[in-house]
Amino acid sequence: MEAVLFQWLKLVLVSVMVVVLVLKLWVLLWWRPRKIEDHFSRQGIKGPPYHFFIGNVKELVGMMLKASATPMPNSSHNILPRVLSFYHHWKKIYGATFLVWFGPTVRLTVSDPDLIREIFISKSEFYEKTDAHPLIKQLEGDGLLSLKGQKWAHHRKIITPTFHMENLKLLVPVMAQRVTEMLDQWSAMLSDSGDIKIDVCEWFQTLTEDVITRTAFGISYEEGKAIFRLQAQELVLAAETFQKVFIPGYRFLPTKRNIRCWKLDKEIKKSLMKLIERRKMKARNVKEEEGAMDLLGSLIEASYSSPNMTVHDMIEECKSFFFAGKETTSNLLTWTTVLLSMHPEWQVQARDEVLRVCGSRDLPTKDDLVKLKTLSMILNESLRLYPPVIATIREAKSDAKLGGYMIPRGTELLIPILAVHHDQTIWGNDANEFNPGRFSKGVASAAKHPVGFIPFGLGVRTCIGQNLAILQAKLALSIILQRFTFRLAQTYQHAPTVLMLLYPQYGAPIIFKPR
Ligand code: HEM
Repeated sequence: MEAVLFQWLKLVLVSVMVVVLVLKLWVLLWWRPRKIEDHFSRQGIKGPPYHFFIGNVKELVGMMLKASATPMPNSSHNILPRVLSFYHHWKKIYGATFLVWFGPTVRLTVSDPDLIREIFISKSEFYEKTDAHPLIKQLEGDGLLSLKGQKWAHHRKIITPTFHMENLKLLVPVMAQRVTEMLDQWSAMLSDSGDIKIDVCEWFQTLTEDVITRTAFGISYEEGKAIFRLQAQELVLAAETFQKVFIPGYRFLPTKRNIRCWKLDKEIKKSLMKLIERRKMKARNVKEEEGAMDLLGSLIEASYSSPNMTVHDMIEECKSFFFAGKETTSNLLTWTTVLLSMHPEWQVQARDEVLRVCGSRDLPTKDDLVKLKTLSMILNESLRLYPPVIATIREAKSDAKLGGYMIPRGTELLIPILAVHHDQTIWGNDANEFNPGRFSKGVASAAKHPVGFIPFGLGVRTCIGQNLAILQAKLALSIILQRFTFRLAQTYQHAPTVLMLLYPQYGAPIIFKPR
């Protein structure tokens, strides 16, 4: 009798649990989305209808695949329909501020510069960064990119001086040396016709990797390089997994790839730990006065006075900077080289300026770089048309008022940087044309709205590495312009696409000819 009762109770308990689970799923996957749709609809904000569980993913993927199936004409910079096809399509139907469902997660697209200013500046206390996808988190580390609150503020304060222009300028000679080494290699590979075809994506990646390693590790550069090599391998493995369908918990299964990832992660942490210990010993014995201050040095220094800067924190920051600093700058270099190949008249202007300021062979100095105004204009126009980071996301920490809209706590806001940069109401009728001249009177007066140009983000969480990126890009391009003329290879296909960052789908083959 007791056994029967026990069985019966068990059955009831299981049934209750199943009912609760089903109810929870129903709320999460059906009732809540409907409620959110209603809430925004009452305020005049619409969007493509939510579909159970998958949201708008099917349409999103379909549009993306269709858009990326064929390359664009080389002369066109109207890349929004190809790169952010869903935004381009639904904006025409629902207006610039609309709802889109990534599964059961809703995002409100916000491209009105007045609203963007509220999110990042005037009412930034209501919004914070979202938690990254677990795979991205593993790659980017738990550093400045993803930290929040007091810990973020503490780290940002410690790291900021490393990225001040005065400190970075000390790196110019060593950066210039790396660029010349790269160009010497190109010169040694010239074909019989006296030129060479280079896929600049790969070469620029190696170059920027070198610079970010020096900025992060300074005097421990060689040891740091070995660690970043391991991280690069980890990046490749994680990126492969990222391209597959996301199965929650899959990264914890002992698959061959996961085991390799774990091993790499362990090795990276162990090597960094050793490096930090050795560096601490060295710092006690040697006064490092000459040379630029590096990231690791600043973190170690801070750890002496603050128990809140642990070895774990230092490891995570190093990971974060390698992730944030490498491909962003190499993408900027790639797109600018492509643009100068497509627009030879600007290549000539930029070269004339470099030759006037630095001569035809002397390496540009830090003071020369400041004088290269045309090159600055070209880089800005490149960042406008082809921003390496095409969008960013924020989440409402509490119920908030944005413009006239009521935003419930937890709503994610998608800010499509690329769309803002191509908006004709902000940039005029020639928004999709390459015209560096629009920046001739500076960034502030180039657009009709001060928030129209945001390649490095906005507000307190603006990119900490922007000085380094611009310095490096200017230096590399000026030395390339001194030594080579260049044009697109016939095999180049204009196909900007996005996988985390904006990159050329089929690479960027360019023909370089020594001058
Ligand atoms: C052309 C090159 C680059 C572009 C376009 C770029 C773009 C951005 C953008 C848009 C953000 C803000 C993201 C957001 O608000 O959600 C950001 C943040 C950040 N970037 Fe960059 N970045 C570049 C280069 C670099 C470099 C070279 C480094 C490091 C050496 C770096 C390190 C960071 C870090 C650590 C953050 C987070 C800052 C914080 O939240 O306090 N970036 N970047």
